[in-house]
Amino acid sequence: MSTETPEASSVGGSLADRVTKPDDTNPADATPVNNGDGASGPAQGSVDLEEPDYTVEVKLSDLQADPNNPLFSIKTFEDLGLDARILKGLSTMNFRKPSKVQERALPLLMSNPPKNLVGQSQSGTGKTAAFVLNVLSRLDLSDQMRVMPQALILAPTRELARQIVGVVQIMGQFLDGLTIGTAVPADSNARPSKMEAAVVVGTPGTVQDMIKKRIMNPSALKVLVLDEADNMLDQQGLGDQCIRAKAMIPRDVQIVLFSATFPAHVYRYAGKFAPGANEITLQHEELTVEGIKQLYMDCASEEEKYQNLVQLYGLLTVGSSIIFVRTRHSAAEIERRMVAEGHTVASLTGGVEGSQRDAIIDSFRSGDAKVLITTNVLARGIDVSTVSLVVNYDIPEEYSSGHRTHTPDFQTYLHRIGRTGRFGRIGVAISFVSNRDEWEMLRKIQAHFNCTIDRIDTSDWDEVEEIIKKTIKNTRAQAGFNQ
Ligand SMILES: Nc1ncnc2c1ncn2[C@@H]1O[C@H](COP(=O)(O)OP(=O)(O)OP(=O)(O)O)[C@@H](O)[C@H]1O
Repeated sequence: MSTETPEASSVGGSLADRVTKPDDTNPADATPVNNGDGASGPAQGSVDLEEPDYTVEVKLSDLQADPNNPLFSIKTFEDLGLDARILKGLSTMNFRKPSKVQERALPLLMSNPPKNLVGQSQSGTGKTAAFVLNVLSRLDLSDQMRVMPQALILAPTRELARQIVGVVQIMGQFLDGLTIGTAVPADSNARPSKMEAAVVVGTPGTVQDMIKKRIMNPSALKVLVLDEADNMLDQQGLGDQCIRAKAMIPRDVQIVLFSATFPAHVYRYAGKFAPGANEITLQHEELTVEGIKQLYMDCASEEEKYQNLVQLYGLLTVGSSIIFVRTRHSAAEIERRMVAEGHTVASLTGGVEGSQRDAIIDSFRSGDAKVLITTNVLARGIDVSTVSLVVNYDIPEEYSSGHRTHTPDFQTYLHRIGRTGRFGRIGVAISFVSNRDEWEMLRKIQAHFNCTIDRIDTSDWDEVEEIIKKTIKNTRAQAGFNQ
């Protein structure tokens, strides 16, 4: 799949002139090898975009009219049989037409008797709306029932759970009596004594604990959704918690699993977790998103990675950016050094607790913090439309018994770069390559997704800056504004 986008071409095509293709046959030539070796503020569709400052050729409506685009649909939300109050919610979010996964999943999800679903589609193509619309359509909001949990949505992180709460709130804003509960680890004793909400969104450990302690009564549940399902079922700890949570709820709930990625071994298991499920799946070659321009940068050493990041700072703040690193320690260290040099950056890792984490992600969402350094904790699901640049400071890799394997973590790569280029927007993802192992991992990632990751030449930073800026700025000239 080509990563050259219509939008990138529309700003003059100069990025293609500037980048050079990696030479797969001789990595040592292409890379100077060093042998030493994130508010529950709702996702707003596209309404917050500013006026672009130059001509834009691609509109969301064009993308949604292209049968090869994951945002394509022939139907309207009205055609999908949604309640008028829910349609009103969608309209305030500026959702005009469904995406492909929404159009395909909704009839399968909403049919009766309910059937399970395993659903896959590219990052940023609207899976959240697909499962939230089904959840909202199935609620009984009569006086006795509105305080009974009827839908349980599980997500791997508190940030994602809070984000989903925001989507349920805004999409369901015209449903009288809709109550939503958030079940994430609480600071000290801030946990409610009773979970009286029709929709509960949370992380598996906290939900399981709430059911065990009878804070949450699962007896009226009708729908169980696992967002980022492959991660939820496969990640150590989370998988067990999901199985235990499932064992505590009624057997006849509708089970809905969604993710952009389902590696083969998890996919087989997903079929057992959601028996007899309808399936919407993709080949891994189909998973990259056209609007994300994938690039890499040679770095002679670890230190040069840092220097390149600092050089990029001006670009990082054109929109918002996420820098992914391997460990909490390096996140903290990069933050410390950049702040000491006078740059404004924030970091959010698993080492930060509760409300402090909420404050950091909220300030990133609001644009107060524009550069966020993080680990894989924010690789999945986080939807901040202003993110125009993602940096893989370290290429994501698989671990075995706690040790690095120098094997790329394909799924995480895809989820990380998918924090930009959301729902038809343009974004740039830059991976830093500082040694032969990283080069090999990058090569394997290209082969796996059948995509091209172009080299960006850092010999003239002014030019690098100008070219990336043009691509990033074009992000603003995106969907929604130009429908
Ligand atoms: N039909 C639609 N019309 C306009 N915007 C939409 C539509 N559906 C979803 N969006 C917007 O697209 C963005 C991405 O949606 P969402 O977060 O659900 O993607 P996703 O498929 O779950 O991505 P990921 O795989 O990264 O979790 C959100 O900002 C959402 O508000």
